[in-house]
Amino acid sequence: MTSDTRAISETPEWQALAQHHREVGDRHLRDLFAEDPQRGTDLVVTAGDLYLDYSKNRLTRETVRLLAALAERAGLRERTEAMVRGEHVNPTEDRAVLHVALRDPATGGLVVDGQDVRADVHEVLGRMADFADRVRGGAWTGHTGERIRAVVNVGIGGSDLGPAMAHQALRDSTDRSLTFRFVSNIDPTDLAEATRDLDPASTLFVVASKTFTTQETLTNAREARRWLVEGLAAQGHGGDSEAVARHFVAVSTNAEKVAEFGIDTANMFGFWDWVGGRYSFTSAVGLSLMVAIGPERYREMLDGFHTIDEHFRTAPYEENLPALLGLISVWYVDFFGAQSQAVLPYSQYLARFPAYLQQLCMESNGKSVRVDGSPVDVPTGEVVWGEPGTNGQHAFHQLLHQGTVLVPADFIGFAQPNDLARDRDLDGMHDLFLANFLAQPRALAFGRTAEEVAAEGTAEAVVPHRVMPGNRPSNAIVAPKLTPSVLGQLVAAYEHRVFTQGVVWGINSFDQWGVELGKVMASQLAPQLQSEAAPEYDADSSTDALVRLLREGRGRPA
Ligand SMILES: O=P(O)(O)OC[C@H]1O[C@](O)(CO)[C@@H](O)[C@@H]1O
Repeated sequence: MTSDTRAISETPEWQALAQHHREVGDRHLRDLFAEDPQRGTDLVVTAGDLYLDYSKNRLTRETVRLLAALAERAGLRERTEAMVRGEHVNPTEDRAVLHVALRDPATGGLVVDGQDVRADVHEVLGRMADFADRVRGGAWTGHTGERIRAVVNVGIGGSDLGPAMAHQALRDSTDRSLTFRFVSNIDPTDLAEATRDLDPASTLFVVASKTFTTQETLTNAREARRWLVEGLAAQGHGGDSEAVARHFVAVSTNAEKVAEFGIDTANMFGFWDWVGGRYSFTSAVGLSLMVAIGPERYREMLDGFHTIDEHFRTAPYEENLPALLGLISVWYVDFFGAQSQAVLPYSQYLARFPAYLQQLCMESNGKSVRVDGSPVDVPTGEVVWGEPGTNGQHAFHQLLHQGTVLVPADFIGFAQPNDLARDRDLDGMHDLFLANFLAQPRALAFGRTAEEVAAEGTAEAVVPHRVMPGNRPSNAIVAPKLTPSVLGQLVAAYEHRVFTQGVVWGINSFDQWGVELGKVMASQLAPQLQSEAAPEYDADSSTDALVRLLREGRGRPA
């Protein structure tokens, strides 16, 4: 709970920021840099291997002081401690929120609701490591005795995005003799494409679902089971349940539903209701990733998370990397009216990182009521989007540079290239890549004036088109290399960024009631499309017309 139950906009700290915004909000980054030669080296924080340069933001040292005071007023410190102690900081679901315990190296001593959660975490991690070693080493074989060559993770949302993003991010560490696929969409092509070139005899499915009731995942898992059993039968190997036991494992909190589906609960890796779906990447949901990179690299990733967890808990907010990311975003969303946040990793391996962050940020903070149910008094969660550089430069950066909307951007870059580039002696390319990583924030911040454009001999009529207004804010996050530890640090930094925003806005970042209505409606509409003689279901004139159109398109009577 916040230490002050007043709406945040009524606090003196908020009002001080509003006044301060009137004073500095229009200042240009060109002037801020000209006045303060140390700015580029002082407005910097480090945490673990991460270096955050936030100097190209439309703020001053005073802004940072005021934002840190706002965090204190909002009770960020108390709320963080309440979270890590295991209090039920998710009141609408009456749950603790303990994803930080998933990467805590301590193996015991945190009892929550009568259970030692650290001991539970390490027990499951041990079983995961044993399983991962057996699959990687060939000791875990399929129904016909063949070793596993392909692992297909079936899950959606938090049960897909983390391992899928990280599998790509950590290609340097993945076992390339194994194939990994991630199936999430209920669009039947997703599973069909993922399995079309696989041999059932050497394929293992990891069905990941916290609830084990999610329509997409269970439908895909059922189809996957059919594909497996039929595929093995076609090869002359029958045996439904024994085959399923060798080719299906589950990751879930719901043993009953796992057993009902037909997966032996001995092959289930559990987690707990205190792990939110979008915060579950470091729970057993990471199983397929652990198989890909091995338990040792996986532990390094967890340690990376833990480094930032500890930094976030202990560093003063003016030097607290995740808290600053969150507070700077509050500054833009609430005082400049920014509605989106671009995340631009300069790493092809981080191609899925923006998608991962979309769930983390938007499912957490896309809320309109405060924890007590009253309407929020200030704008909340921003639209998060992005693509890896340099691809985005040739697509949407035009709008970032010269459009009329303010889009704060996080640029993420790595000093060293990934192994494949290094081994093939492609270092020159990595330097070109980094030159772009440096150039974009610089062009956004400082732009180019009409005088500068004219001085280059530009025709007068074209000058306004070539003016770059600048004053477009960005963060630069730099790490030495994209390793498992660094990935863990990055994800943890964004998790705590989200938490910081949520505490300031006074919202519950850990529920997601907004996704429920669509699920209910989909299950009401499904019979209309699935059956020849579906009972009448009166939706609304638009949906009813679309149902008729789709039925006709499938050769069914409207
Ligand atoms: O892991 P589950 O229970 O299948 O849920 C998948 C996803 O569905 C949601 O509950 C809602 O979309 C997410 O929060 C979650 O990550």
